Amino acid sequence: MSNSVLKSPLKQSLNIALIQLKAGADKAANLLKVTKFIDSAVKTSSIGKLHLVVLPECFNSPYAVDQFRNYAELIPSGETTKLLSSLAKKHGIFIVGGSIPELDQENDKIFNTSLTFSPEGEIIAKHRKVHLFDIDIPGGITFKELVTLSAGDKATVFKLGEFGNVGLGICYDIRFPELAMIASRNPYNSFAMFYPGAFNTTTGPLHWHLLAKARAVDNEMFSVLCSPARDVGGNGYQAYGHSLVVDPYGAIVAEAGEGEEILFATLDKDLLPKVREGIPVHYQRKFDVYDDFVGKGGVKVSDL
Ligand SMILES: O=C(O)CCC(=O)C(=O)O
Repeated sequence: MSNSVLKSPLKQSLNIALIQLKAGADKAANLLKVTKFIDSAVKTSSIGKLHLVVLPECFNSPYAVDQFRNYAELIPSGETTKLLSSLAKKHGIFIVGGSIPELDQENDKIFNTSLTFSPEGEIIAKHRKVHLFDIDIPGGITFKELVTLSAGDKATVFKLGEFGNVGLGICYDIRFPELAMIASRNPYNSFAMFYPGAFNTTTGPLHWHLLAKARAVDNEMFSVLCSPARDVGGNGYQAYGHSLVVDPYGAIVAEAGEGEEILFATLDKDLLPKVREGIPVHYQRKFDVYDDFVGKGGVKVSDL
């Protein structure tokens, strides 16, 4: 396995900040808050030069089925896309832009969409949530994204500049191991999965940490989950908080509390090949026993 050291999918350690903020009904106020948090993350970084900032799911709107259409924007001409592009450029950082409700005017559809921006302010990835959050737990939570949202139809993997490849899913997408598996396997060989997500106070305690660790251990990659802050005293959707970074061993690198905060973490370039050398499941798959569906072109991956 010694070759794997040379082939580390993460070329340089990556310094990231997860912005755990609470969005309200006032969109302008939400965008101002995002701007201030990103400025502050860059200025106060406790881990040296920041390379990347992650935002939570639905950071410019309430997370509510009957509100998505009111807040939906065109991409790339909408105000949120323009703001994130300018912030990425101003600070010279990547921004994994959580998610926003996207209006597809031509087909009159709304998607839950995540954009990633390069340090030059260009959109380098666009993921439309593939698996819509449609659940009903008696005495717990009922949520039906399908009432107003349409589902994306592609996995998303992209090149994060010189650092290497990463995959991206939105919240409920984390429950479906396929997206992370696609990203981690050849030909993509990603070093991390990013999941802007808004679990809740019913499913958060049940599965948030478990799923982050499962995706990390299954694929021997980092998993990065960015949540909104809890809306203490509010009567809307209660996000779980606990934004989380898990390493390829499944160990927690950093974890937020429930309120608003900036969580800093470094993804260590030397750790991933070490994990894959020590426990080489990444190289021990038995494609003579089961199909390598990733390598055989049976996968739809977003080209942007
Ligand atoms: O899977 C869960 O428990 C929560 C998912 C969710 O909140 C979402 O997809 O937005």
